[in-house]
Amino acid sequence: MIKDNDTSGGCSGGELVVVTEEDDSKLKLKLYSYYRSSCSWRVRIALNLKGLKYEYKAVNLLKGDQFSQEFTKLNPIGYVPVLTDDEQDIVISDSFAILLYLEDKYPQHPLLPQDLQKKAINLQAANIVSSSIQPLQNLAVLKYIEEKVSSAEKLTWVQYHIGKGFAALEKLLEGCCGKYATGNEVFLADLFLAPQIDAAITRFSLDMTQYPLLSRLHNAYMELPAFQAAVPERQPDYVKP
Ligand SMILES: N[C@@H](CCC(=O)N[C@@H](CS)C(=O)NCC(=O)O)C(=O)O
Repeated sequence: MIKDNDTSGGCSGGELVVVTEEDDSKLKLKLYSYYRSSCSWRVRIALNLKGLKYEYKAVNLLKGDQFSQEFTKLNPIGYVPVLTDDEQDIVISDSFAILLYLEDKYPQHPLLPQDLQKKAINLQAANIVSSSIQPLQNLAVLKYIEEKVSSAEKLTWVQYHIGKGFAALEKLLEGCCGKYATGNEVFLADLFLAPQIDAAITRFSLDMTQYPLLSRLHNAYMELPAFQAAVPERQPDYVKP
């Protein structure tokens, strides 16, 4: 079942904010998350960048917590992440909707640039990850392929679809990439890319030599405290594979 966990810290301006147990009871934002979920990971980065403290509610996808009555009341499709904001009595599921909500409510550290071309590229890159890569490697899809076809086919499938998306991202970002995806500041595209690139490397053994730009971004993200604090290993529900 969904477990209350120690609160993870938020981080702003590179400094980690440690949330004490006393603070927990007052936290207005709750994130239903699974440590390895790339969709939850995007939101964790945003919360950290914006310096927002939140309560971490662990949903164990491998145990099927996402199908429990308690959870499907929050998100009928049974996916993490879900964010609840007690201040407004609001429940939001879907990482994109959550990120846009956070952006509207907490303008500090904007996730979208003013420049219209860069803004469009951020949205396009985020959508390549969230619509054209992640749904094809979702737990339910991979389980289905493994059961109906084979484990070997599962890996071929996932590597093909991640590779196709990564090839497009390399081309899309070629002209505008700086230290990060669209220049020298972190924006929305980076929040989608960091977990996706990490999953490609650590979970799906993708040969990253074909994607030099994305490989460079991956190293850059790993130096940022807001990104470091969002990695699976730093979450309260992390389990060593
Ligand atoms: N479009 C949704 C997708 C959510 C999603 O696919 N979540 C995955 C984890 S990253 C999940 O909960 N999978 C559970 C399952 O497949 O049963 C979002 O961006 O939040």
